[in-house]
Amino acid sequence: MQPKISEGQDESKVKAELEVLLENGWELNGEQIQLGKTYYFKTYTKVLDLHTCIGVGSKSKNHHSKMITDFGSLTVYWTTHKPRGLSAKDTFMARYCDDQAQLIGTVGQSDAQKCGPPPSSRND
Ligand SMILES: C[C@H](O)[C@H](O)[C@H]1CNC2=NC(N)=NC(=O)C2=N1
Repeated sequence: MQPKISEGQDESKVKAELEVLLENGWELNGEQIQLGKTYYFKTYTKVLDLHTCIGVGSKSKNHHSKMITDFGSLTVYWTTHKPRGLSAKDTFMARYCDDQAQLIGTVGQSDAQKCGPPPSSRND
């Protein structure tokens, strides 16, 4: 399936940028209309730092992501609502996220901040 590019975009440019992003851990959703990636961090503070960086960048570009904040990870989704599809703003912001995440310092999923073990089932 081909990614759905927003009307009025330079389709070959956006597709070329998407290809690079897809090689760098970004994934398209089922409708090929949204880009997503999860970043893992050693501390919750770093998760919140990236959340803030993305929020600040979004405000200045007037382009906003959906973000899911977890204890050791931040998942980011980009799409363009109007005209619906993927646009150069999405690819620009996805690259911005990668740059900021790298500066903050990501880790692999197995090294990310985790909750402790679940409570014991014993009653004592
Ligand atoms: C009116 C305002 O410029 C628009 O609603 C902007 C705001 N932020 C946005 N963010 C995203 N991700 N897609 C959009 O189409 C979009 N549109």
